[in-house]
Amino acid sequence: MIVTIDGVAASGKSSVSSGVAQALGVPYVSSGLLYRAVTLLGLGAGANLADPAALLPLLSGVRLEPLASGNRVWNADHDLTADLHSTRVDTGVSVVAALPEIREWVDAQLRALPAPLVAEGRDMGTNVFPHAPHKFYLTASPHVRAERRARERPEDIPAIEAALTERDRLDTTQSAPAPDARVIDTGPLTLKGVIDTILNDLR
Ligand SMILES: Nc1ncnc2c1ncn2[C@@H]1O[C@H](COP(=O)(O)OP(=O)(O)O)[C@@H](O)[C@H]1O
Ligand SMILES: Nc1ccn([C@H]2C[C@H](O)[C@@H](COP(=O)(O)OP(=O)(O)O)O2)c(=O)n1
Repeated sequence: MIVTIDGVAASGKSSVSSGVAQALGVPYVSSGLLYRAVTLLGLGAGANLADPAALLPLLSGVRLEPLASGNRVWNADHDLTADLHSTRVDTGVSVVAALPEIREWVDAQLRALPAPLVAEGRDMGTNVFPHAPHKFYLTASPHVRAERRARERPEDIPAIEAALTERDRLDTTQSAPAPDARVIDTGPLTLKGVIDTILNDLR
């Protein structure tokens, strides 16, 4: 069984997916971490982030470890995870995610993982796992999302909100909800409330 949980930036996808996956006793995968890893490695190599030919050779050692407590991304034996959520990576990642060659590489990593699993991102329900029987799409207003992110990072709320709104705009193409996804506005809910809504739907 595959459950897909897509949604806009900072809508709660990875926290919710982790909770749902732990309740189900299955792994979850954060596809955005792979786009972030490509961006981090591209920045580190001084590559043009819009040039797939410069990025693809950097990826041969990249591997996603889908731990239930939190996914990790490795480049050979180097753990990249702690560096994937910087402002620098946030700013570059949409350019990388727009490249069809990089999307193909990410999709191949994800489709190679054995089911059952919970997959989260933007296009899990539409493109990567279109036949998944259970699909969800998380939303919340930019302000609510910025307030939540501000609790994780020392930046002011208006700056985070502007950056999230810009990233939503750049990611629009791959971020449409699947027609058969249940859309959940997480704004009025607690994290547990969102997880329980999904678990109730699955039962
Ligand atoms: N009702 C809620 N639904 C989802 N996430 C919430 C909620 N309330 C607070 N959060 C918090 O919002 C933050 C952003 O969630 P995260 O899982 O990182 O989102 P995403 O994976 O979409 O970027 C987390 O710290 C999460 O705990
Ligand atoms: N399946 C996916 C997952 C992420 N992306 C892109 C779009 C996002 O700007 C980046 C980072 O995604 P991630 O889910 O880690 O970002 P947020 O946690 O929502 O801020 O990658 C994508 O295009 N397709």
